[in-house]
Amino acid sequence: MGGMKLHATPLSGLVVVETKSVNDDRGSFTRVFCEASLRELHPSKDIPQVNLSVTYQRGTVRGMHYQRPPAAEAKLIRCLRGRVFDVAVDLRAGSKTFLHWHAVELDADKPLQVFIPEGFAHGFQALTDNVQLLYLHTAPWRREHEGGLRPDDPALAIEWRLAISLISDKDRTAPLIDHEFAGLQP
Ligand SMILES: Cc1cn([C@H]2C[C@H](O)[C@@H](COP(=O)(O)OP(=O)(O)O[C@H]3O[C@H](C)C(=O)[C@H](O)[C@H]3O)O2)c(=O)[nH]c1=O
Repeated sequence: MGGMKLHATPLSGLVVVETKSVNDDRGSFTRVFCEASLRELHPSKDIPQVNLSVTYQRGTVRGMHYQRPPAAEAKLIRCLRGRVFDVAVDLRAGSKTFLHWHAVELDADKPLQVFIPEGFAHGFQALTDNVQLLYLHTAPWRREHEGGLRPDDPALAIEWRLAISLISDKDRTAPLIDHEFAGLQP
């Protein structure tokens, strides 16, 4: 995969992508994405949207967000500054790992990215101040199809590394998972 190594995780489809950097006395050069690489991870090869998120304060949590069909999206995420505890939750209806979560530490100084397929909620906690995350999305954002879960939902029991220092009102007031929550259809 263009010098990239894929590492499976306990959640099928959630993949850690290890990139290769070429380093010399000027610095480094890294291929973050190429069409051929995405094809190994995802049927469509389009990246209609790229987002950059900046988070000022260590301990802040953003998430847990997902997009419902027909705006379901996969996303490739890389940390460009600082370190984050990046969490994906399997919301795929009928999945053997439904509501299970898996975390990857992403560090601007390490060559790891995470590929999160459709049907997952995503969130992260800043482990340092001033983190920056780059997101490559396989579908454009649609506010009307966006869903969210509480990062502190006991039904998920996500073991955040730090006490949550800051969270948006939207995330704080997201719905808790109840017995009617059926997850996301493909
Ligand atoms: C995602 C998105 C948001 N927005 C607007 C909506 C709000 O007015 C503002 C901030 O959105 P939000 O508070 O949802 O930002 P985050 O909490 O960082 O959410 C993101 O971070 C979590 C962890 C993710 O995985 C998603 O990519 C994304 O939901 O940007 C846009 O204009 N375009 C977009 O693509």
